[in-house]
Amino acid sequence: MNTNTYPSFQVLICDDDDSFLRSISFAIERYCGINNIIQCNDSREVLGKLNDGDIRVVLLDLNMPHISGDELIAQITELHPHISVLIISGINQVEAAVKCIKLGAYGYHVKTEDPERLSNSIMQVIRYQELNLENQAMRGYLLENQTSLHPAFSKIISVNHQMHSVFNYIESISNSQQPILITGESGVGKELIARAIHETSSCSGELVCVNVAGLDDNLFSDTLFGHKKGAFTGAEQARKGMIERASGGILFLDEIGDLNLASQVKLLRLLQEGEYYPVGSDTPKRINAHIIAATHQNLLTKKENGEFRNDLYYRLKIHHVNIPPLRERKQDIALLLEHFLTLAAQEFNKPLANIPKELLILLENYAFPGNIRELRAMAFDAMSTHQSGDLSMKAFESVRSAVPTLDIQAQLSKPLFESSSTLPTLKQAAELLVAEAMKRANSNQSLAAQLLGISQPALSKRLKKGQPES
Ligand SMILES: Nc1ncnc2c1ncn2[C@@H]1O[C@H](COP(=O)(O)OP(=O)(O)OP(=O)(O)O)[C@@H](O)[C@H]1O
Repeated sequence: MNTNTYPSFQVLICDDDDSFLRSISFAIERYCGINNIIQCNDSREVLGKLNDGDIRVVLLDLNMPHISGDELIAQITELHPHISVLIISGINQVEAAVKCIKLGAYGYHVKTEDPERLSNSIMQVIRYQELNLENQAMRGYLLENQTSLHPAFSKIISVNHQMHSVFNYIESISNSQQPILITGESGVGKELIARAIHETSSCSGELVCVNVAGLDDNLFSDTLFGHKKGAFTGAEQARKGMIERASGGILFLDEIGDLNLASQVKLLRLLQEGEYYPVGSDTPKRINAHIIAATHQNLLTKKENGEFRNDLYYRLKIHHVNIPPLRERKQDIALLLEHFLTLAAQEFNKPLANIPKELLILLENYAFPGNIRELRAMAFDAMSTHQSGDLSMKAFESVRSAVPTLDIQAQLSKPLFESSSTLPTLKQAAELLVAEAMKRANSNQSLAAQLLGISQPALSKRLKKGQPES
């Protein structure tokens, strides 16, 4: 590998004029130290080269035979939204520049320009791409490494490793100015995560939630942008939009996968330009809110079906948080059930119910299509009819019929230890259990105590006892 190559990704330059190709390559190598360059003098070859190489920056001439530069910008931004395009044209016309920027070019330069100015602009786009790569690398790192958590996450009950990686990642991005996309099945806790991001960030403004699923394009504009007095029949007063209400805070756009295509264009423009027009007004306003979007839909499939814009997808998912479904984090079921039963007992003013062992086996074998929301509803329903003692299995008959082949009795009578193995002493077993609970709870004593069914002070005492004398 050539360690002197800069940047780590390739820069493609396309111009039908060979002598310009040579001179620009020489100039950017000289001024910017960029030598990871691919030269191309035939615009028909550009898309093929983008499919093969690790190209992240493209410099294009505007007037070329076969495929013009502006046709290529549109295709590149559509097919490779992560690539930045800069135009270096022989035409010094404002209209041409505006057209290219609108099509998605990062910048527009004229060939006769001072090479240093051009080099600065190229360096800016290289740095932008490097930051994107750093961001991806940091994300990978954080997903592997645990640190102590912000108290905002104590409301999100989980001992699952993936969830704790999500919490760490959120802490690192909560003050970023870029949008955050939260995905996951219905009921996994996406809104709860958005609230945690709001609490972890240093935003002074509110978290304003808008469900965009049921909004047609007019209602979307009116809800988000607000309107001027007299903008339409019935608009007797001017009204502020949700963007303004979220000023200094976070605008949470829920069910973004169901947003209609016309409104997707408006949202994209808002994200790109940072400006919007209240309905009926010619005066633009600037957005001063961070945007979080969430969906239970598979946006990649929607994108492939032409139902979700490619460019908007990449704009929204600069930071991406995916919440695993409950069936993939079975170790959370017992804790969540206990949590919801406690809430329900308080609400119904009833004594707390015991959780029968067979109930946990049943729930751990159930797919939970409605995820945590479904478990919550089950817990509240069961507590509404509960009298005292063990929670009745009757309240879970619908779950039982969803897993007809499950033999609960066989699972219950499974021996804990092989008959041939030596039994640990009581003291050893207790120490092993405490160590395992602390590991599963990522050293969170309150969660570990819940897993062990003892109080937190009792666990803390045990942990202190286990420490070597100082
Ligand atoms: N880890 C958790 N700990 C405690 N409560 C949770 C957890 N996850 C979700 N909940 C609760 O489950 C319910 C559903 O969560 P939420 O509304 O955040 O889900 P969602 O993913 O946004 O759902 P949808 O896709 O339908 O909008 C809420 O009552 C929420 O408080």
